[in-house]
Amino acid sequence: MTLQFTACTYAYRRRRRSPALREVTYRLPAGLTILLGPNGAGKSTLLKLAASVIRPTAGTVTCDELGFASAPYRRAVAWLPQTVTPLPSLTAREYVAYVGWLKGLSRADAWEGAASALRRVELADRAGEKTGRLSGGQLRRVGVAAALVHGARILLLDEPTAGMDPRQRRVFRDILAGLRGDVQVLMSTHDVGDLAEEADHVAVLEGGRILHDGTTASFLGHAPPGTAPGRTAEGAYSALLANEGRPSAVAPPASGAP
Ligand SMILES: Nc1ncnc2c1ncn2[C@@H]1O[C@H](COP(=O)(O)OP(=O)(O)OP(=O)(O)O)[C@@H](O)[C@H]1O
Repeated sequence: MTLQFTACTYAYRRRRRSPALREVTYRLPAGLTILLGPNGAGKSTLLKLAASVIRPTAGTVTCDELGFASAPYRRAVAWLPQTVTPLPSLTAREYVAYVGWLKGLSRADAWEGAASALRRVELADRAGEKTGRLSGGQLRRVGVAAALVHGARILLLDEPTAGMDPRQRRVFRDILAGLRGDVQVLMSTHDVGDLAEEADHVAVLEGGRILHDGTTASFLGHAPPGTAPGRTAEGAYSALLANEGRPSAVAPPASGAP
């Protein structure tokens, strides 16, 4: 599917003069794309727009021919917000099935879909656990299962690995790897070091604008010479932010210059 932002601006109500996103034109590529940027860069805003939770102040967000925020659009695009709120009295399977039902699945399909989605996030053994008793990391995986239950083609994940321990991160990355080919994933994170290397593409937002949009290799190519092995992603990210606004940093080499 083609998720496309065109000259998209979004300003929160009390901050009309300082838009959170500024004329962003961006097309989500296939595979896993990591969305990086400092605090307040506009990552969550971009994800919420893609999920059609909010509408652009100017410009458009489109997903193929589906009407923005229509039921088919919301089925195609699933969003995992930064905080997954448990429904403490529901088990993980009931929670996921409930979300599937809200998205239009029949009760039977939602129930079956929930079991299969929980298997995909390696939580089949916790399906009967009340969501109020799950850890933060497990709850996020339940959130991913809920996002997958209705067959979404695009998954929007807002800092899903924040606060996870290294083992949970590993499990989560394996889950994402397992989704390859099935769904397009756009995932925001502050975890530059270990995630950028597994992504197909990297987009960097700063001040509501796209600073970088390209393959992971092209992103890593921004790392300064001499960057320590294992620190390439961090080096590339820092260099991009430090060079922002300097034309020489992004302009192609001059050709034919005297
Ligand atoms: N509900 C809101 N009302 C007013 N301003 C908001 C609201 N939500 C976000 N903002 C502002 O919009 C800008 C972008 O915020 P956003 O949450 O999209 O950034 P972010 O890149 O996701 O940040 P973080 O990494 O801290 O989660 C920030 O300046 C923020 O203060």
